[in-house]
Amino acid sequence: DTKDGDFKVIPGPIGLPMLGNVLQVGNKMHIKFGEWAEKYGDIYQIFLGNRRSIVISDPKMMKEIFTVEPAFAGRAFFEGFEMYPNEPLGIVSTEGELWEVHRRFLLRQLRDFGFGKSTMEQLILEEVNETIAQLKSYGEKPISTVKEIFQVSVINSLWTIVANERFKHDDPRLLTMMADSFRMTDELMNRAVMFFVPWTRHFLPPLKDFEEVRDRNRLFYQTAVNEHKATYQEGTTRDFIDVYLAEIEANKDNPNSLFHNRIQAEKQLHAILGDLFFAGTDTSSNTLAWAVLYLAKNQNAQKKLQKEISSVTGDSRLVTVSDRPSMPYTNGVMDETMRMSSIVSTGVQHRAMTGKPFKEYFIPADTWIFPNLYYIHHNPKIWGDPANFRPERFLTADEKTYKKNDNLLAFQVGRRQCVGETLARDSFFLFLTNIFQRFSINLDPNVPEPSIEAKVGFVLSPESYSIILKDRNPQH
Ligand code: HEM
Repeated sequence: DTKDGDFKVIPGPIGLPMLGNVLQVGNKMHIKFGEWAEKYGDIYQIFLGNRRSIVISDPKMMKEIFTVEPAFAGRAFFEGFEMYPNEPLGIVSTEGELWEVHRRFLLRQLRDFGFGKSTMEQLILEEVNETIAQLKSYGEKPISTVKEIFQVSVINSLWTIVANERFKHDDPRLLTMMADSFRMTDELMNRAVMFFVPWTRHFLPPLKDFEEVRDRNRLFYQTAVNEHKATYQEGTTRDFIDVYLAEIEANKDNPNSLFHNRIQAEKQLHAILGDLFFAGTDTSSNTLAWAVLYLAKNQNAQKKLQKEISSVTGDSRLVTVSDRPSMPYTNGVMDETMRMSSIVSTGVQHRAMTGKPFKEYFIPADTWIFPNLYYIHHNPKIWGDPANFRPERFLTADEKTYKKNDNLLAFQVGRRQCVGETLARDSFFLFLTNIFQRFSINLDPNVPEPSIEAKVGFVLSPESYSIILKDRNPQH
């Protein structure tokens, strides 16, 4: 069923009728995708249910397919998972004009770096300080809730930028939201087959209170927007919600704008807030949790990181984003963490909106396109010793200069490349450096050493682990 003519057939494993290759994929998609890459090469084809999917396992080919052809920048839309039923809104799962306009708008806001009086960096640093104070409160007792602590920190630093509000660690709205999202992730992952083979949902046990959770979630965003409307003052923008409301105001006489119809525009805003939460929190908090685990296991790397932090700041002030260019080793630690963990392990798939040729192949309309990120980041032909945590691989031989490696593609690349990349990197940098400036981190010697084997969810996360902190700067 490949298009006739001069095009080559894309190789791939044979699947079953109706189910395609879904059962072969199993529950470690990133591992199976790697095994198939070894067998079928840099581009291969599988069927997830009856959905034709191609998997790209070469970094250059990946860059090409996601950059050159606009038709390959579509997105799979999962019916039943949208904030407003049957309406694709927001950025992550939209296509066409709605997607383009909002993507551009969000990018511009994030690039301008800051609303109103305080810059994003100051807002993130406030949260960094809160996190340090919280970690400090444990003294030298073991901490086994590292992931949960980072989760709240990251939610807060994002939510301050978006809604000018931070949550207390025991705020019931926050706890409900986190519990909802953990439970839904687990429930959905146990039914992953449902994403690919929609009819199987009729045979699986129903998702418990799925709709209730979705409504509660939507209400959370609606409430935030309504509170902003009630206190909105023209000319002052406190946060992202205000900036968006100002854009609605500015377009009230412009019927051609997507911001013109207030009711519709507010729904778009709710969906974008949901996207930012969904795309920005689990990713960032797990990246930080992986970094702490890797550095607790690799004391030598931790010492080198601390030495660099001390030499740049004298340990007498916080690390700020402007220090980053003079911290090559730290940049290496960040990249090495993202390479090894590869949390978005098989990327976020694109959809071919129309059928188009690609190299010597033809990609039919509605094909899903997956980047084989975990495989690329662990390919020994690219990295030599991928199983070792070695930040030096991102430095020049004299270890004095950071050297970007084009094979590290954690944020994907091209037309839909992560819009939060700069924010994610800056906030990762600020949390990582300031935590390790303050503390030395060791694994809890009284429990078995944690493995670096990932737990599979929407992202790859570390299994829970337990650490002990030592304050490096107790007089503060
Ligand atoms: C370490 C942290 C993060 C990682 C590894 C990550 C990774 C990714 C990846 C792989 C994609 C898919 C790109 C594509 O489809 O081509 C993506 C998309 C996206 N990310 Fe991130 N991300 C991170 C943090 C964030 C943050 C902090 C935000 C928000 C502030 C964010 C917002 C988004 C959005 C809105 C999209 C959808 C872009 C689109 O469809 O046009 N991400 N991210």
